[in-house]
Amino acid sequence: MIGNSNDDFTLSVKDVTKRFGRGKQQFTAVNKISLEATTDSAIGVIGESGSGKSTLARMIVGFEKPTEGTITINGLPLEQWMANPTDLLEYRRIVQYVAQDTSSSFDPKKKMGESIAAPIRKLLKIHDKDEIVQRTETIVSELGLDVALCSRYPRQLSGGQRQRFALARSLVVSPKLLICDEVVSALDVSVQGAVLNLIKKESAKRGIGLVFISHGLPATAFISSDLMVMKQGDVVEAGSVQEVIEHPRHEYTRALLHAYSYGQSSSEQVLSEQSQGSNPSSKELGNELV
Ligand SMILES: Nc1ncnc2c1ncn2[C@@H]1O[C@H](COP(=O)(O)OP(=O)(O)OP(=O)(O)O)[C@@H](O)[C@H]1O
Repeated sequence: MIGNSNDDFTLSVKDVTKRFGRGKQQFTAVNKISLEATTDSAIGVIGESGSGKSTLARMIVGFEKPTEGTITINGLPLEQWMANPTDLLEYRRIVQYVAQDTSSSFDPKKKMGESIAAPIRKLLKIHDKDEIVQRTETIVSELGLDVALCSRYPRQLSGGQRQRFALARSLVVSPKLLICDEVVSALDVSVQGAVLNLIKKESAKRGIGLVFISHGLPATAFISSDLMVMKQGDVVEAGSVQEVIEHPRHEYTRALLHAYSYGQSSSEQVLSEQSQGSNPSSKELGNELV
């Protein structure tokens, strides 16, 4: 097996480009993007629809191959992790991806408990039935779900409950990096804040790095310590949340901030929500934020 994923984790994305199509139809979805993430990172990726956010995420998890550039984890190229089944499984364990559409990410024929148990068996290689049940029930209750919901099918849950199960399924394998791709966009506003608080609290508590992709600036600023702003495949702005919000250099970032001004200076508003929310036990994120 390559690497030792129990050591510190570093993801390095260097000058990564993705082009789709051929000839005259070819276009660049992601253009020479670089980023570095560790278990301490909380990187927010924000940008309009079609700016390349999901393509970037899909390359990091290995669902798309970069046209150019390199992705390494703990110094080893992603292709090397993908080259044999054992390393691939380990990569799937340490880098977890939660997407927006939870209705299609669960097998409709499997009860929720079985969907949580599957990665325990496959990625943690635990086969003892009692231990699987115990781990499943622990993570499910830690994420604020009633254990009884484990015997329901995906269609029998609300969107918010399914999203929590999706997080449970990712967290149960103790990943090093969690990539959340528009995980709250499809949820009713009444549960968005709760799910955001959960992601922030659980990733900090468990020492999991976060890449949080969203259209929503306040939610992304709340979750993240650094921000990357994407537009048409390019990163037009990057830095700490405070830098980007207080000194937006690109017109697009300024327009985003302007859109979220609710009565006071937009940068003050976003930053105060971020700092208040940085300790969810003292101040939980309001549901109206996203
Ligand atoms: N497999 C593919 N084949 C061809 N084009 C693709 C493919 N995947 C994505 N694209 C295109 O690449 C561009 C970037 O898409 P991507 O899904 O990464 O954007 P996004 O910023 O995540 O958008 P959204 O916020 O709407 O999810 C879009 O123009 C999209 O149509």
